[in-house]
Amino acid sequence: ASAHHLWPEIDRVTMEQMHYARMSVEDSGGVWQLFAEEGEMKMYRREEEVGGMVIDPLRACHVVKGVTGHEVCEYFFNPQYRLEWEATVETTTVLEKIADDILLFLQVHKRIWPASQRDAVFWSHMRHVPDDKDQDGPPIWVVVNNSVDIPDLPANTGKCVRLLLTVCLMCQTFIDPPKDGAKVTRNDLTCKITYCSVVNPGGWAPPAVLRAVYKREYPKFLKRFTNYVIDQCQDKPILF
Ligand SMILES: O=S(=O)(CCO)c1ccc(-c2ccc(C3CCCC3)c([C@@H]3C[C@@H]3c3ccccn3)c2)cc1
Repeated sequence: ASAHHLWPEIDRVTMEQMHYARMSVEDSGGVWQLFAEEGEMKMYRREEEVGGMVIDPLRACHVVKGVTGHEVCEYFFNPQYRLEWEATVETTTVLEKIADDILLFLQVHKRIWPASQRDAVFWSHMRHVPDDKDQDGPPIWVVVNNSVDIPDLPANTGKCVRLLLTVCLMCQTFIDPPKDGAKVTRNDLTCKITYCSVVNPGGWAPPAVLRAVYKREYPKFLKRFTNYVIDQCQDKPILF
């Protein structure tokens, strides 16, 4: 992957997003506005506009029992599962396999009334790093999706408005050691998920309309995705 012309950007943005996601776990006060809460899932946003366009940064924190961060990131990254959990995506295409853990996607989202249909071109990178808070514990797994401009697919030529996104799904895994050296089972697993996203919708849409769409779609999205992973993993061996 290091030979690919996008590698320097992919490496830099991935580390920046991981740092941002980890920092945001701490700063739960201040600027973030809690806008949705369902059980363990808490969703925050900041209201920001650029050129009259809503680009509210979003941060979601969720705690899921019975899966590892590696499993959550695998089901998020791997295109073969995408359409099974992504309800707002019409088509997803891998344009280029940059490496085993770096894919270039073209994704067409379903039209969400009253906004016009969107598409997105982005690289997706899955990576794990040691958890510096627990060196000999499970690593932190992350998937970063970041829009990229590719000449072969110019924006806004077809029916879709090209949206810009930077997304980071970061997962920390905690294992409650079972008594007297028994085997670790899924009951001993807890995964702490931090999902950060900044989406520029590309074309103008009424701020109140966009915020209503996000308020409705993001909680559904994260709940559907995490329930899908729990369901897929429950009768499979643990992937640490
Ligand atoms: O985490 S990902 O990388 C997963 C890869 O599939 C990702 C998540 C969400 C989006 C997204 C970006 C913009 C919009 C809007 C903007 C104006 C009209 C469509 C939507 C519509 C709102 C609905 C939506 C929101 C949240 C989750 C899913 N659907 C979704 C893109 C990628």
